[in-house]
Amino acid sequence: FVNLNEDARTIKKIPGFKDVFFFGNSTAAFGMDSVGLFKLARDCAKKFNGIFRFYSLSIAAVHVYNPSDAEIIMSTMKHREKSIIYKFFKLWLHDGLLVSKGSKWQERRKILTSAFHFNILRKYFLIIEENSQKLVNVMEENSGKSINIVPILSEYTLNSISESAMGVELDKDPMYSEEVNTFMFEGHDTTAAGLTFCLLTLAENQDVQEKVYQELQSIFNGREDVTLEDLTMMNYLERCIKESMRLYPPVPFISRTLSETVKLSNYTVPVGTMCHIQIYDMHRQETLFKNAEKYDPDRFLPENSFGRHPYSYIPFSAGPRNCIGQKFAMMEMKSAVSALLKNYKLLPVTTSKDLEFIADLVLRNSKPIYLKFIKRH
Ligand code: HEM
Repeated sequence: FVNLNEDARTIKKIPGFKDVFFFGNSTAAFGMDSVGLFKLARDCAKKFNGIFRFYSLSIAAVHVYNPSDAEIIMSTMKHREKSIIYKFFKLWLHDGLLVSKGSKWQERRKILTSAFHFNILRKYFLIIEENSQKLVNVMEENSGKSINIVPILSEYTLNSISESAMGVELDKDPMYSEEVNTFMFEGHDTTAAGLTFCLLTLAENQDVQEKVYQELQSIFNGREDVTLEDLTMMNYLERCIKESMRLYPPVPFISRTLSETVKLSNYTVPVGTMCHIQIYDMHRQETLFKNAEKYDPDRFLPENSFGRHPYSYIPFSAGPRNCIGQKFAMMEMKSAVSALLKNYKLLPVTTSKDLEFIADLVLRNSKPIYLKFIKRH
């Protein structure tokens, strides 16, 4: 029990709220809805310094949001086991790559990695481009109106992923039909969230949006067809996508169970402890990103990224269990945003100040997100 055993006493040495007998720290969260829980985690991150513990009755979690601790946990094969947080998802994802472990994970990861090779991405690219054109048509029907972009982008990413790799090849083999659910889960909501916040930030920063438009003009110069090579030339757009995923990481945290006792920020954290890596808070640390709350795509210029700790920016996680679909996701986001921006000027309706997130595995706003798409001539 968290108040009585030695591991609990070790965990209690890590900074955290004052505990209340029997309830631990859970009184701090009493009566909160999921918006309140998201805010509570952010408040804790501000109050403490890169690490804090939170325990409720007999369950303790250590939260870390500094790159050195993240590296200790994520860079080795040792702590690759996901925490009980994902157990709930296991009901649906069974032993898919996201939640599987040991030799099963290793074997599947090797096979599935080849499904994302650049040459294979070429096949998916055509499907994605077709869906991006459909997306442009959907916006045409709504041009000039305030529209909730969340369900539209969600449908776009769901269609793209189900018609690509998953629909084409993997589901022919029953061995991989779990994997298909995993890919749909990891690849659809996450990419939709990435797109949502990329469009919101571009609508809000007209000067940046104009620079993306100019980049597209210089690549296409009136040409209609799009190739995979065109996407690789969209360097400024890529920086915009990276910057929106810094401020709004689609996966705000990941969780592991420690497979051996480690030292994190000079505190001992015992084997078996659940450890949350708070990507959202890490990306907003002033010590890692100057004027961290400010949207500035040029942070990702090579000269401005030089010397940055490799674990300070981890929207796709890092180490051996990083995101297997990250190239696919980048391709999809570039394809959709470039198709939209070539045809429309985006205007803000919902702004970053209106955002109010809920506690979830994927970053979600509690309310719809509205933007306006004005047809360009
Ligand atoms: C912007 C879009 C995406 C983001 C931000 C993202 C982020 C992540 C993160 C943070 C993880 C680590 C999760 C953890 O350790 O608990 C992960 C794992 C994973 N992602 Fe993605 N992802 C995206 C898109 C995709 C896509 C498009 C696919 C598939 C087509 C995909 C498939 C996976 C799989 C299978 C894993 C588990 C890998 C393993 O455990 O070995 N993701 N992703």
